[in-house]
Amino acid sequence: MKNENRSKDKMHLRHSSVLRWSHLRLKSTLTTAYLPTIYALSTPPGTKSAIAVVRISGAHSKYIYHQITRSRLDPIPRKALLRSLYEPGKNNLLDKALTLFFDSPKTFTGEDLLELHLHGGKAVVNSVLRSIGSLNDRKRGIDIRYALPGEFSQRAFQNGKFDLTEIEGIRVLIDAETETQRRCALSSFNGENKERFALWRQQIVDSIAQLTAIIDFGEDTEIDDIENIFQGTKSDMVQLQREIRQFIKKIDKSSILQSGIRVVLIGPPNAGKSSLVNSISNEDISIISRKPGTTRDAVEVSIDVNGYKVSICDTAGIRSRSTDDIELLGIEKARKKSKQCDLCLLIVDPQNKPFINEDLKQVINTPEFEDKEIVIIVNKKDLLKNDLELKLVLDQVERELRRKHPVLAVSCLTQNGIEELIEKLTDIFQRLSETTDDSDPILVSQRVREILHSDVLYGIEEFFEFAGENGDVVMASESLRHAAEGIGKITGDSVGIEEVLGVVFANFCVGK
Ligand SMILES: Nc1nc2c(ncn2[C@@H]2O[C@H](COP(=O)(O)OP(=O)(O)OP(=O)(O)O)[C@@H](O)[C@H]2O)c(=O)[nH]1
Repeated sequence: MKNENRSKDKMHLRHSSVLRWSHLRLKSTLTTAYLPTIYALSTPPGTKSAIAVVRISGAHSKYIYHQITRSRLDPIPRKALLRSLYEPGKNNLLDKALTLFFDSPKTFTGEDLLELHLHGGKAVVNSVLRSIGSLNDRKRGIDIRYALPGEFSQRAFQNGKFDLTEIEGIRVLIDAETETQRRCALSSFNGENKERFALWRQQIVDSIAQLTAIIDFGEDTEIDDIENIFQGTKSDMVQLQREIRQFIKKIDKSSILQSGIRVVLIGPPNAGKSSLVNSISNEDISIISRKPGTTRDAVEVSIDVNGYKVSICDTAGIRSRSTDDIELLGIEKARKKSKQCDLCLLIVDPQNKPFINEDLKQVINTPEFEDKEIVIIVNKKDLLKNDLELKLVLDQVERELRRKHPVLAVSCLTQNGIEELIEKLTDIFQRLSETTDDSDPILVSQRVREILHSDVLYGIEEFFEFAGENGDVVMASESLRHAAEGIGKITGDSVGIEEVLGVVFANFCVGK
């Protein structure tokens, strides 16, 4: 009898364990069928353009189509149809537009979706938006309203079309200004991250299942077997912890692509720093003058260098002899800026010896420069008589710096060597961001990064504490549950997901 009860207890425990974990495998089953039909202008508002696209999503999309086109026939799904659009109930022609209807569920939002490709004039767009809004009639159960920022994407998420990492990827893709930022978005947008997170979660859930077996069958299990199971889960989690840490390292490296690689130009007055900023950016950003000490303050601009977002900073020429207070302040700022940069370009004037003056040597010999990328650029190559003279200058510069940094020669006047310099910079940018031709950078939101630290890694670390000698199986598996739920928060598969939706969709524009 006693045995029978124990066996029943175990059955109950096992059943409750299964229930506890089953939600980890559940996908979002939310449906948006009960929500109002939404509409919005999906192309930029307030500007004149050839085409403007109004997007409509929800159960009343077809109704809107009928009312606004006066057509009794249903739209043919996925077929572009040219239709006249009228103000509902009036004879007022608004526009002739291309209409595209997608029927649920194979649409971006999962709902019926209608697109109106209008002529992109403000008055046309406003009249069509007003007409759609006028069809709202709650008393008759026709609930239509203008969409909130990111609401189309939110519906897509709620209907299981995308997970949160993919949705965040879409936002980054829209915001991408440079080629590498576009590549960054792909890891999330094309579902690579989603697969990675799903795999991690499965590994954790498998380990929890193993530990649950110990809890459920503990008394019937040999001590050796328990030890083996514990060891197995521990080594799986060691491996996973390593993988997650590497992933975080990579996203930290990739984040430089979003914020911009900080490049600072330093050098003696008149060496050609401002000229080089203009040559690299191909724009007239900095003032160039024969007069030494022209640049007195640090001038910082954001530019695109070969697909990389770069924040380039021109600084005051570094010399200690100046008596000008403003120039001295500028020199101090140049020193500070150079300490904060990712890459320092030291510009040398071949007409002035020593090429690297003591003030500059002092700057680059500070501890902050120890691991910094530094490139020495000998400018005004055009003033050197021949290759031999150039070689002598390059050798001398290398000697002065004890061959510690790469040296390149350019001429901002003739643009000779600028292309090679940009190639060299691109190599360094690749290294700094760990981007290569076969390895795309990874971008995840700050939200994801924080959850990886505070929930996933934290849960795994806590697991190791409880799984130590005389391990506490219940607490160890509880810690892993915390880690698995963290991944659920990242992808949106978790219970209590409402709290994160606001964070994810808040930065979207209307119409997305
Ligand atoms: N011959 C030649 N002259 C150059 C070259 N690059 C710049 N210069 C000239 O050098 C002078 C100084 O150039 P800037 O770009 O203002 O130099 P800078 O280092 O920013 O000067 P400061 O603001 O005084 O620190 C100007 O007269 C430029 O036209 C070059 O490659 N060849």
